[in-house]
Amino acid sequence: MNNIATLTDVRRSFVQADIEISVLRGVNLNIKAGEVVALVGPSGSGKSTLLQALGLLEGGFTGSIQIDGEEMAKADSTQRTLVRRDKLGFIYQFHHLLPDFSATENVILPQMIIGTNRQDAELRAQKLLTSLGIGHRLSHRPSQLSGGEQQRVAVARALANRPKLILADEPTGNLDEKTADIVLNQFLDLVRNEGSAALVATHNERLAQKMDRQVYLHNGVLEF
Ligand SMILES: Nc1ncnc2c1ncn2[C@@H]1O[C@H](COP(=O)(O)OP(=O)(O)OP(=O)(O)O)[C@@H](O)[C@H]1O
Repeated sequence: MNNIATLTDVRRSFVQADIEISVLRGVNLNIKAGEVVALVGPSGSGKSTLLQALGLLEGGFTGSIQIDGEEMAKADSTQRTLVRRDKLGFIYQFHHLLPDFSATENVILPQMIIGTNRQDAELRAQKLLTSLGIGHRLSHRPSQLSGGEQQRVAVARALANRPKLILADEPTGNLDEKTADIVLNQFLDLVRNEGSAALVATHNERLAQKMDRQVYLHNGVLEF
């Protein structure tokens, strides 16, 4: 199986009030195409920082970050934007949906940005939302949806452009335990059906065990 992401000796420190805190101290990780990996660690261990490295938005990292065989460490902002757009999907703890658009429109929009025609984009949005169990909420706006429904729309939006790798930061962290289980199971079914890989940050070991593999962030490095 091909590696979709390879991190080699990734490091990140923050300087706060003249004190340097090393959060990532040489992270090595391979994610294979189609594999769902749980990134486990307590609050403050650096899970979000590691997802930011792979998400190619923030600078300040050293080491090598390859996505689908392309080295990103020295890529310029145009290359990073294209890789983000074409290969990555993002899900956060809070949904970040556009409040004035319906569920369907929130999933159509990223597809239209890459040039998908409106009709195909709408069909895909409906298919994704229906497979996540909210086919009866297509024209609701985010404020008219429950937390679990909002997070399902965010999942559909992240998958809309068929990314090779989904980066999810505590995607069910804002939901009660029962809803978190349901949404995570639907997310995993859909990701596996679509053949995407995913790196899912969680501090919840029970949820982590649902994934193909677990990696543990401890003292700035990954333990397997
Ligand atoms: N921009 C920043 N400036 C200074 N310190 C930062 C910054 N971003 C993160 N940190 C520090 O890095 C450490 C790791 O933070 P990070 O958010 O990656 O942890 P996390 O494992 O995702 O935590 P949580 O589960 O609570 O979201 C924390 O100690 C945090 O204070």
